[in-house]
Amino acid sequence: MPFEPPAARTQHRLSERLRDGILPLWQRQIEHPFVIALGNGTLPRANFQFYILQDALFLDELTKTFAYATTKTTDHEEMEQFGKFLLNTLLVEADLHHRYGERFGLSPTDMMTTPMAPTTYAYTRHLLTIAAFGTLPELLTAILPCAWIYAEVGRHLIGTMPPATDHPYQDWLLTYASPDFDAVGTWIRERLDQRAFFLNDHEEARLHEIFLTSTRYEWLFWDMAWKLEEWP
Ligand SMILES: Cc1ncc(CO)c(N)n1
Repeated sequence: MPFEPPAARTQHRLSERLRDGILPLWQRQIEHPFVIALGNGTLPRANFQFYILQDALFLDELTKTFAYATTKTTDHEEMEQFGKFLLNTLLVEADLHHRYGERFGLSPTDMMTTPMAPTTYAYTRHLLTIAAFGTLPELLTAILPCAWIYAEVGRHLIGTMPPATDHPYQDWLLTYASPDFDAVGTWIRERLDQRAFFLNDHEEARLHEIFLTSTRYEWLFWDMAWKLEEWP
């Protein structure tokens, strides 16, 4: 980055202010019955299957937000990182989904033709709207909960109960508990925190609103798969 924020502001990082502002909702992610059941392996297969199908659709749209991100910066290191995130989302996570798809007898066509459930649709519209029309700090804020919450959930679940080798969702747990995945959230937080110094109060208030909305959708995503959400 060509600029350095003054030391005084770095003591109160924006990313921490964003999360501290909504701590109870943050905490409720790891307490959601879907997450608990995913961690201890009791999650019914139907719910996991529903989740995996919806998540494959979600990740396709998340991939596109990284493409938009490259258009909002001239910093080569950032452009390179967004390109890597784009490819990783497409390849690493898609691989996880395809392995689960195979295990559950879901073909790539099944995975492609499943319609988005209401929450997947709403969450991805939220992300894409900000990706298309927002600033880079707004985009980083919108995608931060998805990287940060999954790393925390993965770490929490592996930490409280290391999965046995026959745990049905072991691959999922190991993917999100990995240091590689954690690094995604860390990088996004650092970039956002560096830019925070240049934001006025109004702009920062907007980021709090975006962060809250994305965090709410993260909770709703678990809830959608727990309840097998349907359109009316
Ligand atoms: C809904 C959702 N949020 C975050 C992640 C992590 O990439 C994911 N795979 N799915």
